[in-house]
Amino acid sequence: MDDSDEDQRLPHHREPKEYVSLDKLAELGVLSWRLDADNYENDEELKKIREERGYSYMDFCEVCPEKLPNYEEKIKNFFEEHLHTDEEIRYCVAGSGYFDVRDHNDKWIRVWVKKGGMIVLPAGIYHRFTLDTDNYIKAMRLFVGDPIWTPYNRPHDHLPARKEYIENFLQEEGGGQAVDAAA
Ligand SMILES: CSCCC(=O)/C(O)=C/O
Ligand SMILES: [Fe+2]
Repeated sequence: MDDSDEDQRLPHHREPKEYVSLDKLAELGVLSWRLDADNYENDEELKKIREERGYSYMDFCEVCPEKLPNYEEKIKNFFEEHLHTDEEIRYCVAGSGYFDVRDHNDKWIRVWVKKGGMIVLPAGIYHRFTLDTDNYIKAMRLFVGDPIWTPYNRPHDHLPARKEYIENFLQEEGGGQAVDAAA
């Protein structure tokens, strides 16, 4: 993403544009699938993901003024940088939106999730969400067991989920420490 403070709903590409591969996202623990959103009720691929990853809970969240209670406040809160103590799993069945995640250098990567896109943000990753200029998303929310939606706004580095995230995804091999060889 660029560093501009312009409308959060704009794409915010860098100039020239830079793209991040799905492999790079996976290195940050961010997983994604492309699914058939017109068939989510009978989709065997979705069923398999849910079974393998234990996503027993499911509901829908529609983000638009007519459907989301306290819309303005929620939009503001979604865009505050935060983490969760569990995975955030969203499957876009209609509309679109941006999930921004921090990379290894603490820079934002903007992930545009459109109809059919499913994304998993790992526990402990700093992130935020905004609608794009189409102003609408309908997302399936999945969870392992009873859902906990609590956002912990940055900084919450002392939480075990954050420490585990750093250990699993941000630390280089060998703890990232330089080794001085002495003769
Ligand atoms: C598209 S679902 C709304 C965003 C959300 O639930 C969340 O937790 C963002 O971080
Ligand atoms: Fe979140």
